[in-house]
Amino acid sequence: MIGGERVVAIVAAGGSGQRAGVAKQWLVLGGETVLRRAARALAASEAVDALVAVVPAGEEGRAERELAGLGKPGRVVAGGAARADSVRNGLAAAEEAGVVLVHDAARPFASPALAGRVAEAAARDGAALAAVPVTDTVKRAAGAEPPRVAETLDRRTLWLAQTPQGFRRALLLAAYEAAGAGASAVTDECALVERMGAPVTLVPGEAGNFKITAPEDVERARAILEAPVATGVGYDTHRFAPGRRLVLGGVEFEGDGLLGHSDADVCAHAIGDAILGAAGLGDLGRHFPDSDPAWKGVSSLVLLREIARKAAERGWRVGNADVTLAARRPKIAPRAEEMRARLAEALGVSPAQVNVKATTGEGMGFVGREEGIAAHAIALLVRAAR
Ligand SMILES: Nc1ccn([C@@H]2O[C@H](COP(=O)(O)OP(=O)(O)OP(=O)(O)O)[C@@H](O)[C@H]2O)c(=O)n1
Ligand SMILES: C[C@](O)(CO)[C@H](O)COP(=O)(O)O
Repeated sequence: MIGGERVVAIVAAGGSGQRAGVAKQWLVLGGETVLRRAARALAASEAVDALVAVVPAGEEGRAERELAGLGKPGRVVAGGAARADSVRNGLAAAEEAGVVLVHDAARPFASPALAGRVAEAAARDGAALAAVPVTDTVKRAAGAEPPRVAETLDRRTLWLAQTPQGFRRALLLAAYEAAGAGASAVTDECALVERMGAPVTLVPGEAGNFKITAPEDVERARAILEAPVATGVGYDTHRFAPGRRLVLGGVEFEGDGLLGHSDADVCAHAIGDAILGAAGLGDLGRHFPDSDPAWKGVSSLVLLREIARKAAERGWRVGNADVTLAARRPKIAPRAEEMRARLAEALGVSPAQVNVKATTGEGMGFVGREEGIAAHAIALLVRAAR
């Protein structure tokens, strides 16, 4: 609320992320969607009374869940083909507002204080936007291939427009009305107000308030919001089964094998579970259920390869993995180097990043009674540079 007038923040989240290659508003970064993070910053501003999120038609339910628990009432409406169409729908829904703030869902780093400053300037002056002065020298280009410099612009007059942009609601409605069908072509709402000749106040924006536009922006946001490393633990046991092959760490040993749907490589399974855990991807049973014939008798190195691929899809590479086998038999130490090499190859890392060791169980428990083998593993994942 500013000067007795209600302030509604419209979060434009109706895009499809063509340039980023992903619908940015639904990206989960640091455990939260980009949409929720952007909306949370607005909701945290004392000036903001309510939120209206504009999302692609059909995704309203999902957005309602994202707005829950932000401490301010939230509504969701369907967007349009162009950004300005989406904002127009949001504006129509913000009926009670004296002042509206329009903010890109794709700008999840704006601060609540910035939203407050823009809202105040908009309430006072009619229209305002967050913007940062240009610090690089700016050239205007002409020609296509290769483009050539036509002139150097005076950067002292140039500002980069951000959001939030704030408006007295009646002014923005009038600007849409005046622009008619041409409104869809503008890339920000201030342009509509400018066309009417109405003043727009520049409010110093924030360098960190960048818009996630291209894939490298997604990575920049991920690097800010997500921890650079993650750890996971894995534990597995398999019972001896005479007549089966004994495979540990991808290496075949003499003696009784282990019971299992795959090759029952308890060592590879523990490492796989540790990696899945670190990547927040659940466990081995979820990805390779023993009800699925595809995994019957499969080499667990195949599973490890697949697990490393799934972790990489989430932006992780394996930093290192360490496994301890609890086994009265066979003797692990003489083959440990071979096991490291096989496991490392499956994970796509150097053998130096994998460690294999063993203990006999000192005659205690199921290991000591030679009923089976247990494996304990830990894995460190490192955020991959992409
Ligand atoms: N029809 C549209 C298009 C865009 N937006 C929103 O406007 C903001 C800024 O737009 P942009 O970065 O261009 O997002 P996208 O349209 O998703 O990306 P692209 O242009 O690359 O497809 C985003 O939060 C986006 O969701 C919207 O509400 N409705
Ligand atoms: C509104 C905006 O974020 C201000 O910089 C920008 O104009 C949106 O443009 P886009 O082409 O829709 O990304």
